[in-house]
Amino acid sequence: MSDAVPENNQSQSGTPETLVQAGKSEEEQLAARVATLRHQIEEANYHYYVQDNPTLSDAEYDQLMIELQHIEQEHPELQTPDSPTQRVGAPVQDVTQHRHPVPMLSLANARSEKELQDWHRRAQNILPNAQFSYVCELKIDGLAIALTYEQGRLTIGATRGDGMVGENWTPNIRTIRQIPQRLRGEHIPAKVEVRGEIYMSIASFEKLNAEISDGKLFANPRNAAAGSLRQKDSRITASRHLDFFGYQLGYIEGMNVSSQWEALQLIREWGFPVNPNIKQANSLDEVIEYCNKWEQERFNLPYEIDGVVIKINNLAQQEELGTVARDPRWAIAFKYPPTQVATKLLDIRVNIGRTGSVNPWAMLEPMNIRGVTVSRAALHNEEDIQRKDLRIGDWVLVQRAGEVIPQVVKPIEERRTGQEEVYRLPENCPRCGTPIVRVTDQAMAYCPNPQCPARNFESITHFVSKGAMDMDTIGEKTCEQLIEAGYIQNVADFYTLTRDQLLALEGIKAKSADNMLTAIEASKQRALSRLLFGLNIRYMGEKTAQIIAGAFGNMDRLLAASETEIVKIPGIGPKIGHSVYCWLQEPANRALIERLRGVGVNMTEEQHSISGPLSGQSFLLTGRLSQMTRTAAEDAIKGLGGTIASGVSKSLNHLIVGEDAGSKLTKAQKAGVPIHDEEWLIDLLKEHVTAE
Ligand SMILES: NC(=O)c1ccc[n+]([C@@H]2O[C@H](COP(=O)([O-])OP(=O)(O)OC[C@H]3O[C@@H](n4cnc5c(N)ncnc54)[C@H](O)[C@@H]3O)[C@@H](O)[C@H]2O)c1
Ligand SMILES: [Zn+2]
Repeated sequence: MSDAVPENNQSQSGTPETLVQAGKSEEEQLAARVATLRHQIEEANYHYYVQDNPTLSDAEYDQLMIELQHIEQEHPELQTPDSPTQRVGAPVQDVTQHRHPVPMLSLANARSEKELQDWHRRAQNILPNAQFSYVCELKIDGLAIALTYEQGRLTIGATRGDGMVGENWTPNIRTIRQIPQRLRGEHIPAKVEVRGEIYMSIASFEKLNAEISDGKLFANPRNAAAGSLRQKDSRITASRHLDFFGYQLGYIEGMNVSSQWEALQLIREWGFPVNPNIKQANSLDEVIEYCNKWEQERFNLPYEIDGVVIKINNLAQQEELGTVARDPRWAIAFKYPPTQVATKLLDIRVNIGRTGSVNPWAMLEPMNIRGVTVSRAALHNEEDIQRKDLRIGDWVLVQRAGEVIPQVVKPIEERRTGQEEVYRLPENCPRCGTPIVRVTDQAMAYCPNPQCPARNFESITHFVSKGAMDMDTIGEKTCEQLIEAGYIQNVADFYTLTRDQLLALEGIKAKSADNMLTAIEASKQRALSRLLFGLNIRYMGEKTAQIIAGAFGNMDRLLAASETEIVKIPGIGPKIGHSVYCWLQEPANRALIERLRGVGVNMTEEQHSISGPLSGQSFLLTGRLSQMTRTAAEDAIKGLGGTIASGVSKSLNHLIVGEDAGSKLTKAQKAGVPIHDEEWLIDLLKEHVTAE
């Protein structure tokens, strides 16, 4: 080892373990590291591209690739033509091969603005006098395919394979409805290869995974799409709801195309879906703006994207720029931080919910997903754990996409050591010891003890919460103290609390005691729907409560209703209807209602047809608002005469979009409903409230 090499140089090219091996020269150690990396990457490629069942998270895979590329760059003598850095994917297995007349390349990645600028600078250095314009496209997370059309007819559909040779899956590809068998329009070339992405929507992916019973779940929509295409029986492919976006011409004969933008228009004319969010950009700043915009908005899309692809628009310039190794110089993928990360499942614990439901959750080795440290994830129920075959000690893939609460996607079975433990839900409530009851047809388990302290605490804090009775000055801590002191055993006890009792609690001064009493008093005026939601009836969500309260108008009519009458209400299914009916028949619950009535709690749903400045206008809110709760916003709208719609339709007047908005946004965009942000709503409310 040469003395001239500074010590800290070592950490760049290898892990400490590989370098402490005594008796090996630095070159030998580096060569060994390269061999290890290549082996690990080949293995990962095989599982990812051939088995459609990744054993590494994309972040881990990318890390290995970056390290290998880095070493090869610094040490050209270690480069080999068969290194995974020089090709894409994995070699073709059984099916018929298709040699691509024009290789299907990979894309270099940029993960920051600076890397985008570097890419642009490199291109500019090669073509110093060129003026670039760009096409920005979403990087759909599916699999690339090449479709050959001769005289307008589809003759071959092939996957990318290793970039040079792909798999011929024509019969299966023909089952995808969005791929035309014959090109449409007036300009049909003699021969053309259209490239694009086969993908699976998030909804189809979730549905597919939910239907899988033998445990082998797909890790993500991309793997599900690849697995669904590569089926021996094309009827299976046909049943999987694959979608397609066309995005490129591999080659074209007998026609001149001069830009990527023109190519996209042609692809659309020929009858392929082209992603509607493509954009032409005339400067790198516009490109960066597009990347930033979609970093957040991607979670509103009905399919997954993992970045943006930026292509230099002019095809003559593309040709001049050429390629380096497996990447074209004229395109780059701007990649977003991964939403899936691998980590260890340390334990599974359970919470008891407000209706007694036993809710398992995953305790994870903390890791970072999209800038947030994650150490817990929700697990729906025992059946879900069994279906995914999650075992304590497993390496698992964890995902945080649009939703706030991370999810455990699946275990990485290949990393099992045999020490993992199969999980069983506890037989007894971990808090009160009561035997847990399972409701067979719902996969749910409950602690049936109405006195269960865990359940009681959850139900009491829920009763006072914003969406329910909204006693805004009473927090969880106060609830805990009140229960501890024995002042609150059930929710009706709030209404007989005295000032002296509150003052007896630690840390509660006269002023806050008065504020609490005012909040309790004010809560008596809440609408019936809020009360019903607050009462912790199984399956009674906020919307359900509004529907039921709206249908019956007051508590007496609801109490007198038969189960059939409840189930008959539009929007109320038999499961909810049954649960509500049974709850209302319980003598203890009837007594609770009578106590609440006795202290003056409102038992009617006030009519929503208040006339006001917003009369005749319908609103719908989606996503998280930052300055007020959704309920408060809805109340304010209703107070001004507006109505809250139950879903998106063409007749909806306004959709208000908060953070992490979901499918409603996409639906509204499709239906052409005006979309506004929270600021707009606040301005609207202010305008009318102050005008009165
Ligand atoms: N987890 C694993 O074990 C594992 C293994 C192998 C690869 N990977 C992942 O796959 C990535 C590399 O995959 P890759 O080589 O398929 O992709 P890439 O990053 O090289 O990008 C090229 C691909 O982007 C897709 N694409 C989507 N929209 C496009 C558009 N508008 N224009 C052009 N291309 C578009 C196409 O499928 C194309 O083949 C790695 O970075 C890694 O994250 C993971
Ligand atoms: Zn219990």
